[in-house]
Amino acid sequence: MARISVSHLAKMKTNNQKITCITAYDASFAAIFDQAGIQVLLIGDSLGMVLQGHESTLPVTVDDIKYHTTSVASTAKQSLIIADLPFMSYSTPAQTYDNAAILMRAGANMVKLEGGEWVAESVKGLVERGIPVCGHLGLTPQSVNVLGGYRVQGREDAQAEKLLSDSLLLEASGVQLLVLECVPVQLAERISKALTIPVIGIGAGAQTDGQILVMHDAFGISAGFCPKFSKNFLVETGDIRRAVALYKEQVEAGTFPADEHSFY
Ligand SMILES: Nc1nc(=O)c2c([nH]1)NC[C@@H]1CN(c3ccc(C(=O)N[C@@H](CCC(=O)O)C(=O)O)cc3)CN21
Ligand SMILES: CC(C)C(=O)C(=O)O
Ligand SMILES: [Mg+2]
Repeated sequence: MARISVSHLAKMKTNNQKITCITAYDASFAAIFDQAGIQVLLIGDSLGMVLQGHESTLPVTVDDIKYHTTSVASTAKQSLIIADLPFMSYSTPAQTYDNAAILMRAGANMVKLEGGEWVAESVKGLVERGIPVCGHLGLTPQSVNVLGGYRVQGREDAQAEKLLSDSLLLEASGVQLLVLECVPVQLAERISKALTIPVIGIGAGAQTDGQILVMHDAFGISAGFCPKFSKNFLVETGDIRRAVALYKEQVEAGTFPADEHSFY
């Protein structure tokens, strides 16, 4: 079977089929997620927290993401592979192209970067050069020191309008997928409806076009914190493969995330 393409994901949105995504960092879990039919695997810079034990994602390097992308790509044959560009690896367009090229050569099919207006030029340049891009708005963890903590974003009207206009600008700049993190359900629904491209939520309610979770949260094994929006799918299943299948089933049915995992 051929690898899932961005156009397949766009078609899923048109057909009202929910997209299931999860982070992956190694060959063994990537094989399980791939076999389970998870559409998108993200080598997230969350690895700085869940693998390396840092307090934030800021210490993660391009080399770290490259290493884990190689591992995931070795077994993921069907899922679309997205690699996070880490903190300060896309400060200028030229730096962005160089680092995105490293991750694409390691086996990524798409790169993800955080931010709105300020990344628009780099997004356009990447797409022109043949590199598909996923945007990331709302709670952008690489900006935790500016945001003042891991907090819900877009609760005030002005902030909500800025998130909507940044989303539209990213789409116009060529982004083919957008992650929305920690925003109120109603705003996430509004943005998902305003965009043609699929919107993938995390802590953004059930009305987005798909969901993503950090794999450690889906199995309840994250050291330190467990965000309110996450769910331990091992509790009801007791088995990794069945937990992954249940996550996908509940995303497709629209039963995950429930109200208790969402912000209003
Ligand atoms: N294990 C893990 N899961 C994640 O989802 C995740 C990471 N790590 N590391 C990178 C970022 C950081 N993320 C985070 C971290 C903390 C919260 C958090 O504590 N959120 C509060 C919301 C507080 C509010 O109401 O404003 C929560 O209760 O969930 C959310 C996202 C998301 N990402
Ligand atoms: C939580 C997801 C969206 C992410 O960016 C990561 O895992 O780094
Ligand atoms: Mg990330």
